[in-house]
Amino acid sequence: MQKPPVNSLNLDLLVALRDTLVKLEKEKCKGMILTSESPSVFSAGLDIMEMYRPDHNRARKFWTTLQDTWIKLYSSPYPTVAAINGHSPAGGCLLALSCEYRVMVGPKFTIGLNETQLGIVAPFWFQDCMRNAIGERQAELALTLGKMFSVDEALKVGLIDEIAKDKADAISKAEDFLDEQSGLPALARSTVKVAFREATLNRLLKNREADTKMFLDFISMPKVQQALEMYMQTLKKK
Ligand SMILES: CCCC/C=C\CC(=O)SCCNC(=O)CCNC(=O)[C@H](O)C(C)(C)COP(=O)(O)OP(=O)(O)OC[C@H]1O[C@@H](n2cnc3c(N)ncnc32)[C@H](O)[C@@H]1OP(=O)(O)O
Repeated sequence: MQKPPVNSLNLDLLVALRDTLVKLEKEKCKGMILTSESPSVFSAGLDIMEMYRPDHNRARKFWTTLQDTWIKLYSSPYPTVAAINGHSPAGGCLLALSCEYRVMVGPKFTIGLNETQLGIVAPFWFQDCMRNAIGERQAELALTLGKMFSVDEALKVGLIDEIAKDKADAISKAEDFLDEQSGLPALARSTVKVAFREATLNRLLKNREADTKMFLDFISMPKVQQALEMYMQTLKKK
């Protein structure tokens, strides 16, 4: 991802990500490493400006493109690794969680689903991804708190799989993971992956319209708009 300054996921970046994932699958990609050009941010999550005083049609397109992107990434037949070389809150954490393996550069960055802290709610499929990675108990604690994990904490709880000392090391560790996968029969590998991910995927596939409506209703609430405005102001002041 290379959308300065913080790879916030706006409609354009989501379209680019989704189209890339579609292309990779068509071209029978053997493996993908998702990382960031930024030296300090993997992705700042959803672009708050897409949710603040939104145009209804654009907001719908934004959300359905996010769903498409997640579905493509989460269900990709090829192996995927996130080389998390910077902070990774909210939607950034979702992207990382949707890959099969996570290597994160330590020690100073943070990762987590922090939505609660912003006065918004991580959708059920974000929650499912966290639950699948760290288990029910830890996910409930993390989601209710909107906890951002340090790299050490993330490793301890199983949110990431390895710590790297810098981006080059993260890419090298990610390549080791892909090398290990490349020796396996591809169809058997992807069938097992789909079996593990099917229930989570189907939950969104069967409820896409309801999920979209929930998002649109939620961001139409004056209280939510107020919370987003205050959060944007805090970020700008900083
Ligand atoms: C029903 C709703 C469901 C919603 C589901 C998911 C929700 C989300 O994903 S919401 C997004 C949550 N993201 C965050 O809370 C992260 C916010 N950002 C940060 O904490 C920091 O920016 C970060 C640690 C990522 C990086 O810190 P710095 O390197 O110090 O950068 P700055 O904070 O100075 O930011 C630079 C610039 O970018 C703007 N910014 C940051 N994040 C976002 C964002 N998510 N969306 C839009 N814009 C963002 C920030 O305001 C600065 O702007 P300028 O002041 O104009 O330079």
